[in-house]
Amino acid sequence: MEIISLSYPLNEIELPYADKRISVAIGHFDGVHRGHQNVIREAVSFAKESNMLSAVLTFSPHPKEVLGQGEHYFRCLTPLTRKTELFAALGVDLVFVMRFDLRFAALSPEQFVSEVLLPLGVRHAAVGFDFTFGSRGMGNAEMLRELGGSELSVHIEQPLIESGTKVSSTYTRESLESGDLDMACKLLGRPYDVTGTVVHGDGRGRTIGFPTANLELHAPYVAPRLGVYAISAWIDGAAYDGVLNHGMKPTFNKTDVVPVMEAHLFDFDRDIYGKEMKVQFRHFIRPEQKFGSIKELIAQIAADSDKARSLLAKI
Ligand SMILES: Cc1cc2nc3c(=O)[nH]c(=O)nc-3n(C[C@H](O)[C@H](O)[C@H](O)COP(=O)(O)O)c2cc1C
Ligand SMILES: Nc1ncnc2c1ncn2[C@@H]1O[C@H](COP(=O)(O)OP(=O)(O)O)[C@@H](O)[C@H]1O
Repeated sequence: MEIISLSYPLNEIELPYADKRISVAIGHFDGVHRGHQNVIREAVSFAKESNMLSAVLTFSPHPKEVLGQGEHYFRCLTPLTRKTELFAALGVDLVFVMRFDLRFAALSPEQFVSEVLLPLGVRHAAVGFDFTFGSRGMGNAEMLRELGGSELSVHIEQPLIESGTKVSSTYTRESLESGDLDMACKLLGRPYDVTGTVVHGDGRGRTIGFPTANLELHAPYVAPRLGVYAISAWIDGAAYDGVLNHGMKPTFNKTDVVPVMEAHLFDFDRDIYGKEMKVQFRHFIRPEQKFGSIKELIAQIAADSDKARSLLAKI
């Protein structure tokens, strides 16, 4: 899979595949949830059937971030690097990453089709039912179909419903934030994961018998509910099980109030400061608590670890 960065107006150097016919899935695809996956799969299977190249056209940064429509969107489920891994797993040939700036945002729906999609070589587009495009979101999926005419066929993916609710990035964010990890995993079609670098904490973990790798996250991820989780973690390609606290360590009355993710890995004893670690959230165990003594905290962490081990062994 090749990743191609684009900006508007397109220049020829950016268009190595303009002489090919491309079937593209268009969207921001934060989370690459099951609804997004359906859109992308349609573009990939259409490409196969029609001897086209398959592609995803996505935008960076998030349009709402550039247009200042809500801080909510600064937090992501999947940063671009994670999205591209997921696109590759769906069999996509090319990823176009369109720089979303004010100039691009000002394009009319007509210009988006005639100055971006058609010059790129796009002959088929798959979009979600609620896709909007062009200046102030004036264009929608039906309009894309009309504007494409005979040059561009358009597939409109209907909403996917899970437990009576539409699968969406917003529903996934809300499920994570409220601690409904099982629902978030159902919507994503996989466990939620974050990646960061292991950094120094207060150096207390080891002294209480539970060293914890503190994560400095690589992106402003959606924050799962504060509390304790059973996790799987990857370091240098090797997988480990463990338990993670996402919280403020109220037992120690710390003044810095930024929640931290810290993982204690089972059957593991290595210095991993500075390493990249990916964490997959597998089960929510309990909310964070303020303990009256360190002894009580230690007993609870031991119980959390036993619980995590048994939950993880079940799968
Ligand atoms: C499984 C687990 C559960 C935890 N639960 C709590 C908790 O409920 N309340 C709390 O104040 N700290 C909790 N902690 C955080 C510990 O206080 C923290 O790991 C310890 O202070 C070491 O911090 P350090 O790595 O910065 O040295 C938990 C840690 C782990 C690994
Ligand atoms: N089982 C383990 N789980 C997590 N980290 C471990 C483990 N064994 C050793 N370590 C190392 O110990 C460090 C955590 O020790 P800790 O005393 O909690 O210090 P800090 O406060 O700097 O995180 C980790 O960053 C890692 O390098």
